[in-house]
Amino acid sequence: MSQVCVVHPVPPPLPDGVVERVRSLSTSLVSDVFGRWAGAPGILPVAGLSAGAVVAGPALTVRTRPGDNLVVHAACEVATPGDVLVVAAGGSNDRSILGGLLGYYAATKGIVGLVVDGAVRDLTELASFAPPTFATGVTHVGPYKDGPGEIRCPVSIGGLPVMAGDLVIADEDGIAVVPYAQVEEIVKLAEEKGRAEEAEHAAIAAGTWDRTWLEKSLELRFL
Ligand SMILES: O=C([O-])CC(=O)C(=O)O
Ligand SMILES: [Mg+2]
Repeated sequence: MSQVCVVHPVPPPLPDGVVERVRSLSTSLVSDVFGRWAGAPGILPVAGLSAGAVVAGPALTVRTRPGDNLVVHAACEVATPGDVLVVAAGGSNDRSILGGLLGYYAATKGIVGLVVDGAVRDLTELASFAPPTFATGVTHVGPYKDGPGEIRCPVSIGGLPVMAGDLVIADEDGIAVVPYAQVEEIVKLAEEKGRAEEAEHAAIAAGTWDRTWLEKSLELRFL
C-alpha cells in the first residue's frame, strides 16, 4: 500500500531583492543581529560550496524518518526554482538521506541549496552536479525509501525551528534561518553590521582599532 505524504500550501514569496542582498552578507552577520540565535548547530558544508559563496533562498521544508528519503524525492517534484531544500532527518548519521543522483535531480529543478539534518553520500558527484550541500555528516550507507514524511511543514534542524518560506542563509560557517515575518528587519540590520565591520577592518589595517573597551573589561596580571 502506498504512503500518504501531506504537502502543505506554497508559502508567500520572500520580499523582492532580499535573496540577492543576503548573498553579499554572511551567516555570522545575520545571526549576530538576530540575537546570535539563528543557527542550526552541527550542519556544515560538505560539498559544492565555493570559497566565499553564500547560498540563500526560501526554505522548502521536508520532515522525514531518519535514514529514509522517499519524501525527499517527492519534495523535488514540488520545488520552485530558487528554493533551498531543508530536510529534517533527525540528525542521524547512520544512513545518508541523499547522494549524487538526487542532488543532481534537485539542481535540475532549480533548487539552490541542500540542507540536511542528517548525512549525505557521493561527495564527488554532489560537488560536481548538485547545489551546495550542507549536512551533519557523510556515510556511504544508503537510505530507505519507505516514508513516512511531510512536505512544507514546520521542521526542526539541529533544534532550530524552520517554516516553509523562511529565509535560509548558508555559507562556510553553517546555516542561519530568519523567520519570514522578520526578514526585512534582520537583513537591514545585518547590512548595517556589515558596514560597521568594514569600518573596523579598515581601522585594524590603519592600526587605529579601538581597544579601550578591553582595558575596561580585563586587568592583565603579568607574571
Ligand atoms: O540511493 C539514494 O537514494 C541516495 C543516493 O545515493 C543518490 O541519490 O545518489
Ligand atoms: Mg548515489
